[in-house]
Amino acid sequence: MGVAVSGGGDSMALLHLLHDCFADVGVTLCVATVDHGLRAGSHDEAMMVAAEAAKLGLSHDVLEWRDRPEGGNLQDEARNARYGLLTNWARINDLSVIALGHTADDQAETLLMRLGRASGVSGLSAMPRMRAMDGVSLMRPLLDVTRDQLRAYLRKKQVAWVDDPSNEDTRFERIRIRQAMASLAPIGLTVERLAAVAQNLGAAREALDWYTFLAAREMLEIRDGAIVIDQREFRTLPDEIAHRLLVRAVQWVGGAVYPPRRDPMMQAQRTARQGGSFTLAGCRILTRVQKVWICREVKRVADEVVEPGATWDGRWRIYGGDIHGHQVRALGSVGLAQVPDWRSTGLPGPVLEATPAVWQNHHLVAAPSAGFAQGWIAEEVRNGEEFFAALLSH
Ligand SMILES: Nc1ncnc2c1ncn2[C@@H]1O[C@H](COP(=O)(O)OP(=O)(O)OP(=O)(O)O)[C@@H](O)[C@H]1O
Repeated sequence: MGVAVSGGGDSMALLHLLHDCFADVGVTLCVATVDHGLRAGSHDEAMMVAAEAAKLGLSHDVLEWRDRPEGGNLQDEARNARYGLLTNWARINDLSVIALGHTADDQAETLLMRLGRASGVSGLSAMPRMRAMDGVSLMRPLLDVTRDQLRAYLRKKQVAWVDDPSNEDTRFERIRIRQAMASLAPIGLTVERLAAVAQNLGAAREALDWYTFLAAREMLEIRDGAIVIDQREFRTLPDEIAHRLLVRAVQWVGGAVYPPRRDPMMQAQRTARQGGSFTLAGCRILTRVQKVWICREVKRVADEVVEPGATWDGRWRIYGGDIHGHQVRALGSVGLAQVPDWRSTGLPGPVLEATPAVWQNHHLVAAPSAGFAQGWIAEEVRNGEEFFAALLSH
């Protein structure tokens, strides 16, 4: 099992607790510290963890962040890089699990920060105890334990740790929240209770995910890169389930990592219910004969050109004919106008316009989704089942 140890109190306690639990039962712990190189003392902290691991007879690796970006949100970048380095390290070392030292305090602080952003159930929910990332399981065994309890444990064991100086820096929202929590505890808003609320909301989120999944199974199908929903059934859904279903559909079709903002999503939901057309996050939402279609926005794929056989727009592969002198591009309105029979496919024009076609310069050679295959096959790279499975994971 991998253990991610920064040298702070939480992860130093994690290291010792896991060692206490596993030393005699044949589980080997491998320790890693990410050196982000952002502070003068970061290398020494990594060495301190290395020394502690050595005392326990455990291997230790320092993972250095080398490709630091110039601008952007450094904290976010550092976090993404950290997870990338850690999961990569785990894969190389054949570790299927990495333990992380997130605590009840982290849960409580996140809950308060999200309250300040008027988040919904998902945002207010606790972090999962286990989640998969890039083929590795991230495990957080300390989510019910407070930072104070962990520090008391370390003091008792006479283990030193490093206090990150940024923990005093009130430019960070998390630090301001942490400080405010001292005045919330006397009125009953303790770390434990706030963490319990996050846990309760996590259970509510799971229930909502489950009903979103059932609704999707009932009323949604995937056709030629687009998602089709039965509009009458969609109208019967509670707002929250309808919202979740549409968010996931838009993310699936448009490929966005983060969900679109709430306001455009509300507009998308109104369009899906009442009819019309709306564009967001690389997708177009349109309604036709009691169906809601969520398809790729043709403008977003207009410049995408690949050779036959290569992946087009991250989701399609066209093959079967002579690749020489042929290109794969979106069918577009120009291509669609050259396919007389496209209506017999039952797919709306804007859906077909965003599907791939084979071209020889300006001459349309084939458009398999539009019923003009000419021996070419257009295959979706992603399996539709992944869409349904993703509804149950967050
Ligand atoms: N530099 C690091 N090297 C190794 N592990 C780290 C490092 N920083 C954090 N971790 C791991 O991540 C856990 C959480 O740390 P922290 O709360 O500082 O991260 P965070 O940026 O808030 O992450 P998240 O966004 O996942 O909450 C630590 O207890 C530790 O297990």
